[in-house]
Amino acid sequence: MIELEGLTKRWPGAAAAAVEELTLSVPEGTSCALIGPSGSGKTTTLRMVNRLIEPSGGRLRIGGEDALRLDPVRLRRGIGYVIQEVGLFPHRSVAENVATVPRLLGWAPARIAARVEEVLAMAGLDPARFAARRPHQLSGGERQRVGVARALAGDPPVLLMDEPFGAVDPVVRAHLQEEVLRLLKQLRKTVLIVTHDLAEAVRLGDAVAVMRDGRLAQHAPAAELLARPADAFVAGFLGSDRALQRLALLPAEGAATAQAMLGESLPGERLLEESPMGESLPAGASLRDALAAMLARGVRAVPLADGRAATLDGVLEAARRG
Ligand SMILES: Nc1ncnc2c1ncn2[C@@H]1O[C@H](COP(=O)(O)OP(=O)(O)OP(=O)(O)O)[C@@H](O)[C@H]1O
Repeated sequence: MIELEGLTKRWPGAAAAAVEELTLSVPEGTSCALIGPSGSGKTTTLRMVNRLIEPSGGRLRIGGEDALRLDPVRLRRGIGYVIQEVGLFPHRSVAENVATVPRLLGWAPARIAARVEEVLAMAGLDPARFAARRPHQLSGGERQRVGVARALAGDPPVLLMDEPFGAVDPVVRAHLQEEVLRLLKQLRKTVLIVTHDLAEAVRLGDAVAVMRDGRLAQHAPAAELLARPADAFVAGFLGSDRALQRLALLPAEGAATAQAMLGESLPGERLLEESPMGESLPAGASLRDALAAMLARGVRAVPLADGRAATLDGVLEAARRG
């Protein structure tokens, strides 16, 4: 659990506080994505949590403990930190980079070696192939994975991520997001993540906090934020993409019609084997997946895993219902 209470940062000489009286909790085992315009205080907030930036006022509790009273260096050993530039030591191997925190924690060498293998595998890197490499011998996506492995190595309950996938291309990015999300849920980490990307915030954040001028404009579960922005600022910030992002959170079954009914409602759209509708969507597909498949296939209905079919009208109707 991360609890910020009235947390404030005033830079010397600045006319306004960079972060003003911010109160925000991230419950144990959940994630919260911080979004907002450039300069709204996202990174400052994140870096106050591991005290790379010292707050000017307010309270901070991590796992129920007063984090402002702890020694900052000790505090940081218990918090994983993943940043866009990754910040790997260039002259050390992947294994040495990942071992940084366990070594600082004074673990025995055998335990460190086993942990390095374990977290590299968790992050999707085969230890036999990657452990001995140097950072410059990795792709951008692989470096990002090493960053995640390093942050997890000391098994911290809390993880801070600042644009963790900002440096990788969109395809690798989507894949990495999915994997890391699954991993963090499985490990029940408490995560605060800063991102510029609304789709990433919605995908990775159980809750999303929108910042404006150092304050919280809205803090809500992603689906609620997209359905009901608190004010014109939040609606404007979320933009016209909002409706599409929301479809990603709703199950494709919401748009389903029995395939037998399709003949009447959609003349010309035939069924499965001989049909132009193509393959069934996988179980767990969203309305957005259904819509994307319809667009890609040029059809107005796609089969679902349960034997029914999602229709274009059904998508519109489900989106209206929310
Ligand atoms: N070291 C510093 N000294 C003085 N002012 C700073 C310092 N770091 C940040 N600021 C100011 O604090 C405010 C918030 O900055 P911050 O980096 O938290 O914003 P952000 O929302 O993360 O922005 P971006 O999306 O552009 O990264 C800005 O006005 C910035 O200029």
